[in-house]
Amino acid sequence: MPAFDRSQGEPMLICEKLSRSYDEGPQKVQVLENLELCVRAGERVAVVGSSGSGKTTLLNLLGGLDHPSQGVVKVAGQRLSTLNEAALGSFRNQHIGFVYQFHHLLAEFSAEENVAMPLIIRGQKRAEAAIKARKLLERVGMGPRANHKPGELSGGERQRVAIARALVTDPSLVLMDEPTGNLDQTTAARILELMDDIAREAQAAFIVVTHDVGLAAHQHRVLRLDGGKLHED
Ligand SMILES: Nc1ncnc2c1ncn2[C@@H]1O[C@H](COP(=O)(O)OP(=O)(O)OP(=O)(O)O)[C@@H](O)[C@H]1O
Repeated sequence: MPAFDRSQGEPMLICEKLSRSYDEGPQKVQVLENLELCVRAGERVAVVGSSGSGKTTLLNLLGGLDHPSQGVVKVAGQRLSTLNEAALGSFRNQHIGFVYQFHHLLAEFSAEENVAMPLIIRGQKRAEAAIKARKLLERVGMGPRANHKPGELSGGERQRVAIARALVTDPSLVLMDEPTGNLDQTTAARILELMDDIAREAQAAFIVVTHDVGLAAHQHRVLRLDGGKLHED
């Protein structure tokens, strides 16, 4: 895998002529068509768009969870289409953090164990992973609830654990789908601050899909997905 220097303000994410259509239904649906996108290390970009415009489809392609019909996605210099499923899994673990609309936390594990999991999968020692997980949980205001399981937490608390889990691996690219949807204003503001800090400290690129005008306005750029392409808002 090519080495990637985050400090140089290099493009962290590149999409070229990215297209995705669905052919399975009664008629072909062209969701993305020749979409172009370049996001630099340390840059935070909001993606807005009406329901059905293809925001989730785009996030799934950027994270390598789905394959484009045509075109290129490059993350930290790596073309995703050249990786097989196993290599893609490990690339995702190394480089990409996801915050989904629904948190996808593991019910039988504590908040701390959930956050430590990506590090343990990566081969880090449990004790080290636990320390790092605890630090991230503290940064999202969840330190006091670190030993609780997801079922014992509120929606907003689970969301914060999911955010900590996405950031614990020091990802190159963070993909977020309505990350502050369940949060009150004060907690949402704290998460925004954390995103700022992580983008700056770690030179990570953020793509934030949201309907929240305040959250979108807080990012460096706002792009609107419409007609299969991204437009400056
Ligand atoms: N597996 C599929 N087969 C056929 N069509 C699909 C499939 N998945 C998504 N679509 C269609 O692709 C379009 C984009 O869907 P997508 O979920 O990406 O939109 P979205 O912008 O995230 O919407 P929302 O804001 O409502 O979540 C929709 O018209 C949807 O019906």
